[in-house]
Amino acid sequence: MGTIVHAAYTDGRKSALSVKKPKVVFVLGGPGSGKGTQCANIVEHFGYTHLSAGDLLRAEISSGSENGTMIQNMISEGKIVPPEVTIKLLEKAIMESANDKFLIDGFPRNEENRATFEAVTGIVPEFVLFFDCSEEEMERRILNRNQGRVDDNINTIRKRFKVFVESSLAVINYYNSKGKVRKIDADKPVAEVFEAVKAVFTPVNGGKVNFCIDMVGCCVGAIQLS
Ligand SMILES: Nc1ncnc2c1ncn2[C@@H]1O[C@H](COP(=O)(O)OP(=O)(O)O)[C@@H](O)[C@H]1O
Ligand SMILES: Nc1ccn([C@@H]2O[C@H](COP(=O)(O)OP(=O)(O)O)[C@@H](O)[C@H]2O)c(=O)n1
Ligand SMILES: [Mg+2]
Repeated sequence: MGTIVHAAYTDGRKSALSVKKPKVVFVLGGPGSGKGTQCANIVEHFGYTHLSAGDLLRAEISSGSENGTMIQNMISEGKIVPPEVTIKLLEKAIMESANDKFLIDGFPRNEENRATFEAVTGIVPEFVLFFDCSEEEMERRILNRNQGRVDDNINTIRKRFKVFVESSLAVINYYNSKGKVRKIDADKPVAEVFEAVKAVFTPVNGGKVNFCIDMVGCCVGAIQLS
């Protein structure tokens, strides 16, 4: 069975992003795994612009948009908002920015998000940062988050964990099969997690790296071509 590409985009409409073609890194992981925290660090060190899908959806509610009530209901239930809504918000934020590289945090959250984004933008992520964290630790962090979020209560947290396992992991598995996933042990303290993140973003040898391929096509190591 194929993944549904959302009906609102089946008219073949292309996103403006298919022209701008920014560099994109998807930042994924369960609720409370530390995506937002680490994105703030990455922005400071590596010049990306951080776009949190959840923050964009919450801003849309606050703006009094016609979709506000629907988004609010979905978030309160830990459900995933239809892709055309979230993609439009991401598209607007990217097009309004002068930057050409973005951390997209908390998107794609299911296969429908992923397939629709790919179909309308043609963008393939540079890589996918995956914060792997135990549910026990994520629950502890969310219950201490204190940002007044409607979904940071134990009832909705449980629903969000279920959605993560049943829908979001499929996206990580998909990108893993393409060799795009950079998995980080996110159970550790913030500074230690960031050390691992830095290693992913830091190009070896100032970026001038080529891979040496041996006679049977296996990658045997990195060499620098000056
Ligand atoms: N490595 C960490 N160790 C302990 N607490 C953390 C860590 N990373 C983030 N936090 C805290 O946990 C909560 C959730 O982090 P956040 O970055 O909002 O996660 P996410 O965006 O994945 O839901 C926040 O209160 C944050 O300060
Ligand atoms: N791609 C997305 C991202 C978030 N959301 C909604 O927004 C909620 C909060 O997302 P978030 O990324 O801010 O949550 P955290 O993982 O940061 O805790 C999710 O539980 C979904 O209800 C969505 O519907 N689609
Ligand atoms: Mg977050």
